Amino acid sequence: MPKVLISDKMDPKAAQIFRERGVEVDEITGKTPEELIAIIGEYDGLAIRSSTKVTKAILDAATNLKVVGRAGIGVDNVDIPAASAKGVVVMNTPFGNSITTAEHAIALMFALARQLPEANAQTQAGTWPKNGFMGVEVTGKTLGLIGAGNIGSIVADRALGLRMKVIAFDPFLSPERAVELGVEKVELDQLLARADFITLHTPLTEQTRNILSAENLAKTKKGVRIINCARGGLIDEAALKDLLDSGHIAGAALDVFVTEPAKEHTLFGTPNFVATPHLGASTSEAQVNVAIQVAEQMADFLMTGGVTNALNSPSISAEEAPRVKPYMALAEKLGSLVGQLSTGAIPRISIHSEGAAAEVNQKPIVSAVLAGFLRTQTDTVNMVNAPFLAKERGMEVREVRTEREGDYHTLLRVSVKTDAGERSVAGTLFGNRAPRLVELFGIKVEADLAGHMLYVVNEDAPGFIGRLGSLLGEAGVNIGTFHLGRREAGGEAILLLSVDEAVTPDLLAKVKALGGVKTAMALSF
Ligand SMILES: NC(=O)c1ccc[n+]([C@@H]2O[C@H](COP(=O)([O-])OP(=O)(O)OC[C@H]3O[C@@H](n4cnc5c(N)ncnc54)[C@H](O)[C@@H]3O)[C@@H](O)[C@H]2O)c1
Ligand SMILES: O=C(O)[C@H](O)COP(=O)(O)O
Repeated sequence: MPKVLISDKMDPKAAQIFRERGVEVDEITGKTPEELIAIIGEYDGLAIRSSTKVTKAILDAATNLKVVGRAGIGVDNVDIPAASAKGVVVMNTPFGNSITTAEHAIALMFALARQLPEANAQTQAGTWPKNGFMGVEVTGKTLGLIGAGNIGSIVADRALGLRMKVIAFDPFLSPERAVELGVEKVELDQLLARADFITLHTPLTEQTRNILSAENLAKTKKGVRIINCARGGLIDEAALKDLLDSGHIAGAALDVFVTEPAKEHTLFGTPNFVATPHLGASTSEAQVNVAIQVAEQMADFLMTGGVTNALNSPSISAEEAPRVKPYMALAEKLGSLVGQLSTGAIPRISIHSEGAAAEVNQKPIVSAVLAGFLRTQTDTVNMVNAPFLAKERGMEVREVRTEREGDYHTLLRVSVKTDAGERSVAGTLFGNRAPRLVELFGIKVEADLAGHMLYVVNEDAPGFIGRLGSLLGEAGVNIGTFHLGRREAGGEAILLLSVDEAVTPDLLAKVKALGGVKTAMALSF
């Protein structure tokens, strides 16, 4: 009988469903990482919320683990590349807590508009501060949404009901979808200049990290009020404190922090600052929804092999699996590569199968490319919803098959249309099994796309590789593999390095500062 550990506080419905479905279950919450490492080897499944950090160390100790189920949306507490490398499926429940979280954002907006927490504290302290709390109406004010996905669009709907004007910055929001939502799609600078309230609803990615940086916060309208119910790390917390102190920002409400649990913080005690302890998803309705959903999905997977809402594994029939699965792994890596290397809206993505690749079922291949691509923008994509999400983002998806072989016996090429023109990457399967990148933006390379990687475009000149190697060595970053490609001697060169640890933002800045570097990016697969 498979055995599951529930390691974060979860509605009792989850345990009940596991038992009803023939899965043994233990509920042990509040364990330290070391304690979890000591017991995780016994379990086939791990059901979590945001408190348990599923690190590589835990996955390495999880010798029987087959599935991690996140009762909620954000999976930034799970090392997905490490889980994928170990063949552990990671699932989430993309919609179960969206309404609840949107309502929390609206609640915090009112808390700021009317200074409810402080007014409550002073009233109950016996001061009857009737003249101390002049609020503002939200009616007629402009709400700036950063991120208009599931939660952002529910917030927009509620705000429109409150007679607010809603503007949204989301590079992946199609004009049609913006009209459907009743919001005005704007650039970030416009949003910063115009919004009376700003609310964040994006995942934490390399593009969104620090999106409200000191520089961007300084561009906001004087008197703005800011709400973050998405992820810590989207706002520069120190700059927020300075601008609250100076009075430029009239109020800020955070449900999420860079470091959680946030038991001490420079923002605590700042006037017009409201904090909640990551309560966005904490209603009985949402917790019942996500508990039922995660337990059903995990039990399905453990008992029948059915895969739903998997972030790193496709749905596929048992007969075609052996032939198609290696192509799906290649497709997902190529999609993820172009996604990580692209910025802005992508109106078209083309998937070209050549040689043996043209003979297998294209549907899972196309879905895998789209899932890999979109995962760089949203946590909620999976093999099932990737084509739908691509359509919603206004992306045209083209499929081309050429049964004739080219240079390779089998080849997949993924091309995207960008402002700078068509850009493409291509890969093959070595031994019909092992995914390998063979071309990147017109330059021949040969690389595994796995784990943490560093991508550098530089001017091909003597001594560069040595300088880069020394810089990584001084930072204690070990290079696993090293791949080099160039158009011509002395021209533009591409370096792809696999490294044992993630490249930190500090180290990346140092790489970018090396002479001759045109672009440097940290990638992960
Ligand atoms: N506080 C909580 O308890 C709580 C609860 C649920 C979800 N969340 C978090 O809220 C976030 C949003 O959840 P969701 O379900 O709406 O996700 P979603 O994937 O449906 O929407 C995210 C949106 O962000 C947009 N986006 C991506 N990159 C962007 C960028 N650079 N600039 C602007 N927009 C960008 C995407 O296009 C997408 O529309 C997630 O991080 C999730 O983990 C927090
Ligand atoms: O991403 C989510 O679903 C939320 O952050 C909720 O987190 P929680 O399950 O820990 O409340």
